[in-house]
Amino acid sequence: MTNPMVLTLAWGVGDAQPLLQAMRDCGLQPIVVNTVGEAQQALREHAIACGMVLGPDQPLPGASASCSANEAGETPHAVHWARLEDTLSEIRQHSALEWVACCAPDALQSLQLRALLMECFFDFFAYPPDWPEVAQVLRHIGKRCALRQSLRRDLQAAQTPHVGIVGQSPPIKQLHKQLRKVAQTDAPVLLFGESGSGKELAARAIHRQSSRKNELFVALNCAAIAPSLIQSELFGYEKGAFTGANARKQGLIEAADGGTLFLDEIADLPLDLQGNLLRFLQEKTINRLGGLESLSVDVRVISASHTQLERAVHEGRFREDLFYRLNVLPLTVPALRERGDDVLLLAEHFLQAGRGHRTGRLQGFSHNALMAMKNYEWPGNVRELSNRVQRAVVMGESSWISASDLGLSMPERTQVRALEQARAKAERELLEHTLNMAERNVTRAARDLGVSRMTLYRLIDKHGLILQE
Ligand SMILES: Nc1ncnc2c1ncn2[C@@H]1O[C@H](COP(=O)(O)OP(=O)(O)OP(=O)(O)O)[C@@H](O)[C@H]1O
Repeated sequence: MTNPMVLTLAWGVGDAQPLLQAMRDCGLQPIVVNTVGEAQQALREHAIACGMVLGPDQPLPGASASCSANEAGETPHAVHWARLEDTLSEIRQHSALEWVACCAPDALQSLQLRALLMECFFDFFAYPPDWPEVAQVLRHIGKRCALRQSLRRDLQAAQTPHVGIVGQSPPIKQLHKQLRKVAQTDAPVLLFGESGSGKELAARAIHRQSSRKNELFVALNCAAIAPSLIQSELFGYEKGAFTGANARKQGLIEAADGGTLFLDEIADLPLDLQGNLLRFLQEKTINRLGGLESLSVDVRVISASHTQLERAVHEGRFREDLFYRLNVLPLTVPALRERGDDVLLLAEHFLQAGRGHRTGRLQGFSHNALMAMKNYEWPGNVRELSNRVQRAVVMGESSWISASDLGLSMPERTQVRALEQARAKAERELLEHTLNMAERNVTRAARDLGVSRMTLYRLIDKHGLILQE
């Protein structure tokens, strides 16, 4: 394994040479920088694994042994370290390095320094540090940094640039392929998938990859609008068509002329309007409400449903002829729980998107957050993940987002499994012990345990015990 390169900022340390030698002796390669410019250059030229700040190791001028405060209540150490904050945040704009600090023990009395250490550093040591321990922490950080970089690389690779669908699991790759194919035709597409799984995003991806991409994509959620209003929303109306129709209104179908109309929750389209939609799909013309003129419109229709439409057809809630008209190219958007590690790529994607809303520093997800996300079932799919990450970014207080910031408990399944394993182990030990006490006599052992011989045989079988009767 190569020695990790450590970007080392000598921040007012007296003689840095012995400290740098101690780092080298522990297998680290310190790359010493003094300014933000030098740090940027080092980051460009070397594969830096982590950062180290060597703070003052001697009492600072003006500081008594007990670290006296100035009029503003700041100790010389606090004043000295506070200047570092700006330097660090400038370096951070160019890299997501994690940092470790070395500081004088008395400096730790400063409230400001402690706050800075909590906010900006992965770990800290007081002089004289235990160098092998420091080296271990820096190596650990280097590994985490490499992992994060690979996650970001995968995230970039997983984003189809112009369609915005993040993911690289086999079901998502398959969906990408299908979306590209259906984008080449004008036939109606019917998207199935659980709520929040990305059906609208998939519909937009079809539009963006189709020859209609320079025209409008118009979306209507049939479940989100009062049934009495859907008719006028979709087909528009003429002036005077009903009380309150003071001017002609263009409907969404007309507005989407040349483009794509996305009808979400199509199962909620009222029965009487299903006939109108069918007529439009067959004849490619519409009549505004109260209008006599038939208008030709060229619109591609993509519809979506989170329920099985066949059941609605079977129950007489959805017209069978319309179902067949819409269901020319059926596609299913997979649930998030079927997409393996995509959940982590998506979480990172939403974290990057939400970063701007956070005032404090944000490093990423803690290990327990990653585990909790992987183990959760995500009933609300990608929308739920996006909401949980956004909330954690805004409300979380530490620089690492934890499982509880996401409102998730630690993987229950792991806990349950651990409990089951502990129970099985205890059961096996008790059986072994009792059988030994009974000199492997099943009748006696069963009596001692208070179970029937049959039960004991079953348990012996379950744990693969040997009787030697
Ligand atoms: N693969 C993905 N990559 C990035 N963002 C996604 C992905 N899938 C879904 N999203 C985001 O998740 C949210 C929900 O997606 P969308 O509205 O497309 O789901 P839906 O299946 O249409 O939901 P509903 O059934 O409730 O209408 C949106 O903000 C969308 O941008």
